[in-house]
Amino acid sequence: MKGNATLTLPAPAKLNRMLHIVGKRPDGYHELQTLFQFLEHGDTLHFRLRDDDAITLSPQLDGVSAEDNLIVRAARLLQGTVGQPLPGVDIALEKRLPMGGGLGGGSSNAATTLLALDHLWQLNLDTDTLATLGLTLGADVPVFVRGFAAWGEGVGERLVPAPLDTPWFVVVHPGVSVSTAGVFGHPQLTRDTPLISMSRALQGGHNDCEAVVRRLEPGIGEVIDLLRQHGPAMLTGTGACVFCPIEEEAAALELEREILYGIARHAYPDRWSVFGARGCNISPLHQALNRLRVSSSTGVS
Ligand SMILES: C[C@](O)(CO)[C@H](O)COP(=O)(O)OP(=O)(O)OC[C@H]1O[C@@H](n2ccc(N)nc2=O)[C@H](O)[C@@H]1O
Ligand SMILES: Nc1ncnc2c1ncn2[C@@H]1O[C@H](COP(=O)(O)OP(=O)(O)OP(=O)(O)O)[C@@H](O)[C@H]1O
Repeated sequence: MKGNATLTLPAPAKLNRMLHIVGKRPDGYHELQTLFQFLEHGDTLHFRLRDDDAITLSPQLDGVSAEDNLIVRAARLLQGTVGQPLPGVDIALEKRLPMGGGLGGGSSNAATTLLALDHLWQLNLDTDTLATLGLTLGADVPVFVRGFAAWGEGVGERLVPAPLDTPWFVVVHPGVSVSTAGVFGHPQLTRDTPLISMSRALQGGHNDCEAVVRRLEPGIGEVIDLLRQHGPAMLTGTGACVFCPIEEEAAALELEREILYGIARHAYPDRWSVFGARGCNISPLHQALNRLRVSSSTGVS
């Protein structure tokens, strides 16, 4: 292990291209069928090994203590699992993903931390082990650890690769939030959507959370209605973000500009934010790790 070794890696967003709730487990968690895809947009994490065994994170996130931050929790979890002394690490987070937006930012941060420290600490744990560890931190961590666009079942931990189309997406955050537990606990949530096959889901699905989310936060419904004028817009996860697939980059960036302009001239609420990004079936995290492996095996950096 090289002293003060450093590593910078992305923590991309995910979208749920459809999300069906097909049952409820005895422990209260809901059984899902979902299609996960990554975006070429997200947070960036920088890691630097320390001379002592401390784990630090900067900057802190508003409303999340360091102890609760999924980055620190992932680092401690891995450190505790290995059972041998390991150097500490300073972690710097460049946060771009809105928190609680349904883009899986916290889960993605946790997965990037697990894979980065597995690399820096030279643990060579297998992906199944890292995904199982990740699942204890959040239901969405395994898909970010595995890094392929996937058909997800169970609580999203049973994953098989899904050959999704990769359009551009315009993603709007309505500037309001809904609690994931609040949506899943809502008496009017549909919980009995019939099981379907992945190939059927690839032809189009819906998000079962939409009706309840519209009721809880009508402002999110307004974003869905606006984006549906441009394409088959959908909520990701339990919201609050709404995405609209757009085939061509130029058209997606044009719609992004139109919405930004609407916000600037107060046609839309100024709490809205928007970005455009391409979808991808191999996570940008794994693309970066693959480049790292190639450059270290060829000596090219
Ligand atoms: C809806 C998705 O975004 C789809 O990708 C995820 O399944 C949500 O995953 P997450 O944000 O990591 O959610 P967690 O933090 O694990 O769960 C928050 C709360 O939502 C409820 N919950 C969550 C996931 C699930 N499949 N069933 C549930 O009932 C539980 O009450 C849980 O206490
Ligand atoms: N590093 C982190 N980044 C973001 N949120 C974090 C982090 N660590 C802990 N959290 C907590 O996790 C909560 C959910 O954050 P996240 O951004 O993952 O939500 P989300 O995009 O709705 O996720 P999902 O789609 O999995 O429901 C936050 O409100 C915050 O309290």
